[in-house]
Amino acid sequence: MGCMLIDPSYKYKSYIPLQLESRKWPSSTFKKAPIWLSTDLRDGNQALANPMTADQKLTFFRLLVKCGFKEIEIAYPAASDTDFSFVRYLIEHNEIPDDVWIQVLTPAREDLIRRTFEAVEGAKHVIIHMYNATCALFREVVFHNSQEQTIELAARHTALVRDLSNQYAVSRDTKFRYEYSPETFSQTEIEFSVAVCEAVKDAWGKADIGDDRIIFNLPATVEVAPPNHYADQIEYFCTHISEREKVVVSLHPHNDRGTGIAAAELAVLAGADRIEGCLFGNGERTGNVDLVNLALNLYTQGIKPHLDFSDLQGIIDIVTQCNDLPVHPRHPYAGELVFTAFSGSHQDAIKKGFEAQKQRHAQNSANGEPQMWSMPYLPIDPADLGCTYEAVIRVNSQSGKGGIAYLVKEHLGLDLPRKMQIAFYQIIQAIADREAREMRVDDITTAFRQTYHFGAIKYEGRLALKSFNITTEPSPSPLDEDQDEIRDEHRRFDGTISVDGVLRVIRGDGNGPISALLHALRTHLGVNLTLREYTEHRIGEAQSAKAASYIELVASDSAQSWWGVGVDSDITASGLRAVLSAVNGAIGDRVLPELKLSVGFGSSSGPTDIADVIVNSLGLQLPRRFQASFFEVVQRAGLKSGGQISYDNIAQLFKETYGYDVPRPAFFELLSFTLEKSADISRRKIALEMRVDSEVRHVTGEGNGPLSAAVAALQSQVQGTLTIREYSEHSVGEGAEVAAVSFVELVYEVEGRPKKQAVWGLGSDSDITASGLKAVMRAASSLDIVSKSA
Ligand SMILES: CC(=O)SCCNC(=O)CCNC(=O)[C@H](O)C(C)(C)COP(=O)(O)OP(=O)(O)OC[C@H]1O[C@@H](n2cnc3c(N)ncnc32)[C@H](O)[C@@H]1OP(=O)(O)O
Ligand SMILES: CC(C)C(=O)C(=O)O
Repeated sequence: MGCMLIDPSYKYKSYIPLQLESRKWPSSTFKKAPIWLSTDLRDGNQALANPMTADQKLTFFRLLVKCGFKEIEIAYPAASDTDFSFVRYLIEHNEIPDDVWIQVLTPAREDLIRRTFEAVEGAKHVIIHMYNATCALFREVVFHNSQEQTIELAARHTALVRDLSNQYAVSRDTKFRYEYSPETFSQTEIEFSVAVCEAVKDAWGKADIGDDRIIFNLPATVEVAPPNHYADQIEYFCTHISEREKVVVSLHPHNDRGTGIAAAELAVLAGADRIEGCLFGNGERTGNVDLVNLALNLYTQGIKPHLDFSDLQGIIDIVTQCNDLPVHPRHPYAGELVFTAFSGSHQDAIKKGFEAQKQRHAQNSANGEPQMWSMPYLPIDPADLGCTYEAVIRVNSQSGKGGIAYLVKEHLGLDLPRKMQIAFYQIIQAIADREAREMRVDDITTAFRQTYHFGAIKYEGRLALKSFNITTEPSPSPLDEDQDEIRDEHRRFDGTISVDGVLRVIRGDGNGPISALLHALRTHLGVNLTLREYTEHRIGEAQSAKAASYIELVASDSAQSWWGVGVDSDITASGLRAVLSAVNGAIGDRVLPELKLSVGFGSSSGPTDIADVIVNSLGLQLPRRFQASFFEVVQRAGLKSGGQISYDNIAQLFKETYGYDVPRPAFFELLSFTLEKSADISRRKIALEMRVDSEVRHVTGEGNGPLSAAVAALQSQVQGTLTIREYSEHSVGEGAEVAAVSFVELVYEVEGRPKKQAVWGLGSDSDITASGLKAVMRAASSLDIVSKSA
């Protein structure tokens, strides 16, 4: 275990502040981007436990070129064969674009300088970068040199660099520039730093303006003082070095105190022209200054950085692979969490910010103005860096309604009303708390769909709208006879809804479609809810636009309320769906009363309601007169149950009455039939094998078609007259299961009876003729027949 000192002044010295009178940098502002030099392949690389392979260095170099770096320190060629060969490879394989300067580092040692020149032979644009440490500690401990000897070392080796560069420039047509680093600059006495550099400039002897400027790179080799001190040192250097116009003042900040970015920025304000650093701040110890961070800081101030980080994730992928170091999730601009807000108030502000910005941008665009970015908590548009907004808002137990509503809007297109946001937030909050984890977008959208039974069929609730018709009816009882002309109209809802998977027909009346549906649900299912709030908005544009409706229903006997949502291309349908969405929430698992129709005297239900029940339960479309006939049957049955009859009982009654789908013996039963040609080609002959009151008989008949021929055949068995009054048919089922269903109304007249009898029969068979014949037999069996003996 370590032991921190009670009084660290016994161990650590404070930095000696520079007495800089009337410093200018505090009131300077950024005007343009500095010259950037990436030293990822040198300072970054030398700091890695496993330096990059040649392949990795090549990949990295290409990435730097693609990002727009025009000055790249590619190696310390004298250090190793790997570095030397890499430089050779780039040159010999024409990897270096003409507008890019490669930079190579060498210490002030003759053998290593010579080796460095050998490495860059044949390159077009080279910056030779030589360094030696200048501070007292290094002079004394590492080099055992006085100030004069330090100056002499730097000047002598600079002269060597000058001679070699003159030589190589001529022989290999290379353009050389020279960079000198008084290593440990920020720990060196400032007057001495200037003195060394003056000596180096003299020894170089070729400093001029433009591309011929000498580069003085002033490193905070180890960051030992606050950034304002570094800025003071740079301002001092800039104002005291001679022939400033022939000098590029370059920065090389490290990050030991965690203020590398601040130091670089203040030093630029203090007059520096150039910055050396690494992507994402790789480098010795705590790293070199982070060039991505610096460039994007300028970008967010509206200053062109001349570096392109549009595909930031792609850049991160390459850099992390090459360096084998991760980018911290909270790293400025680049961390995977930096465009993410978990906390409620941040999410709320961002959601509001996006909405406000959308409107502002529309206004700007109409006025031909630039669309400025101004967003709470987001200093940069993530889209500029190739990030989507998806990750901007992430939800956990710290999140609020705004963030959740934002995600619902982004992913489902639904702009929830404020009160519904609160209601849904409580649901998500409960899940996040219970499961103690982040709620991903999928979790939220799924919870939304499940809660409001929204979207795909698998989320359908216990009640679901299948079809409906809204009609306008005059209001039944005007309040005031004199105001007849302003009498309100009301709406009638007639619809089919699925109730626990079974289709039901319900009807209700109200001032509008929604209250009519609520009335229907009250009447038929005992669901007693009233409307408290309703809002709607459009989703999408033009042809494909849909309406989204939000409804809050409140219980009649408590303060509890439920929200629902519905989306449909038809605005009425979207409102009705929203009602059922809320009703599903309200009924939960509660057992619903059996659906009943009122069929007694003066009841609201009629033949068409009964017919709807038969369509929905059995798939049979009864002809109108059949509907009326069956309605009488239903009414008779309803008398026994106080005028109420359940949907299930109606279907059962139908089956039993018409022998449909239930085995029931009939007086006449078809066993087989053959159709034959008649002598008269316009007519048909039929031979029937049939059971008449359990006796098999063979009879024939002739008619205009098979059915009339069958009636003629039957006629031979009965006294009186049988005629077909109405016939219709349709198919039921699908594919191999398809069958024909026939409906026949037979009329029977027999002497001695005052009234004709009319009955309906129903037959079904895979063969359409057989289905018609069976319908005839069924109808005939229901008649009070006077039969002839066999
Ligand atoms: C702050 C920085 O990042 S500076 C760059 C640092 N990067 C590197 O060092 C990586 C590459 N370096 C290397 O591979 C090796 O150090 C080499 C190949 C350059 C030299 O290796 P060696 O000859 O074995 O020497 P070594 O590494 O021990 O260097 C120390 C010697 O160089 C001297 N030295 C150190 N820096 C410099 C310099 N800038 N100029 C001249 N001499 C220097 C030291 O005084 C010492 O000399 P001494 O042997 O007479 O005492
Ligand atoms: C060689 C110099 C510039 C260096 O890398 C440093 O001081 O960090």
